[in-house]
Amino acid sequence: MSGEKEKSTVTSAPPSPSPSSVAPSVEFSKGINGLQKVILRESRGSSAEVYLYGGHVTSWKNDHGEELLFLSSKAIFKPPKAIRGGIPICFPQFASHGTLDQHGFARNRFWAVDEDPPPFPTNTLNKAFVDLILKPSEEDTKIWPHSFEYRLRIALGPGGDLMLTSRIRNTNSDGKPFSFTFAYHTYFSVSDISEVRVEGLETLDYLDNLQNKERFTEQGDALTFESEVDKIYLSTPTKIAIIDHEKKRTFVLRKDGLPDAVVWNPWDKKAKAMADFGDDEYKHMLCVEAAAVEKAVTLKPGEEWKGRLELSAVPSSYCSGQLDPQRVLQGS
Ligand SMILES: O=P(O)(O)OC[C@H]1O[C@H](O)[C@H](O)[C@@H](O)[C@@H]1O
Repeated sequence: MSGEKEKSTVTSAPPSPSPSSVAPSVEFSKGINGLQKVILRESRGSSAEVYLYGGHVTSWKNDHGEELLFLSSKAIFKPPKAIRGGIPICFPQFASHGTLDQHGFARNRFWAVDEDPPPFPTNTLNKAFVDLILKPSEEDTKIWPHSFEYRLRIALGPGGDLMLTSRIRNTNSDGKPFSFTFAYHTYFSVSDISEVRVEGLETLDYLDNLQNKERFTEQGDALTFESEVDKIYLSTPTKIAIIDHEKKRTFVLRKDGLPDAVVWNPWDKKAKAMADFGDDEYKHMLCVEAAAVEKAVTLKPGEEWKGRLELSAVPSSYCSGQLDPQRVLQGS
């Protein structure tokens, strides 16, 4: 990754007091190429970084300081290119499912810190969090003729869980509804793609982007990877597990309001064709994206949609065959 050295500019007060050890903190600082970023830190040592450019999570570390998200060494931190890795937000269009540019425009707009968000139903006590907001510019309304408020809360729980909550409201004054598709395009860091399996998507129907979006049904075993994959699994369970045998780590993804899940790895040929992605980096990443793609979300003026993603990383001992996959998927 190139760019100027990161330097800290402002430190804000922690959002809530913690009785033990260091309180959670939220720090505003300058990241790569001087872009503004927010660093969330939790009392036990986990952390996350969020760029206001794209409302984009670029880092999520556990309490041992290990990076859990993949970020390309060739990522370009410069508009209008979206950052390659982390968690790009795809809105108001997923991929090429519409007339906008690939994945819509939220991932390459500058978001603002939302100083006064409407109350959240979820408990944020003991969490480090930041609220961001995106509203369309005049230019945006030329390509997507709608008025909206997109509020994004990114929170880090005391155990290091990363939570993203999106609230999108139709603020059209012309009485018109709008429809959108959406994805949290999460790039997980994995030791070696050939050592990874995904559980929770077996036997589901999917649309295969590599075969003209045709519909197929997945076989009954956990997914493993030996070539390019680009599939949209439909109406999936709310929990999906990504098991990294070599790292002995399992990511558990929980989602709400997002029925679909996209699984993507570009493999060697497509990796080489991407300017902002290293030739061999496909071996160390896997995208599993909580999404609403098959059925677009429609909002009437005044209506709000909520889509939530919760990520946790737990140690697993899959190599010794002790982990019951059902426990991963059904456990708390
Ligand atoms: O290169 P990007 O525009 O970031 O898209 C990267 C990938 O995103 C999703 O996973 C799509 O399903 C893929 O078809 C696409 O290649």
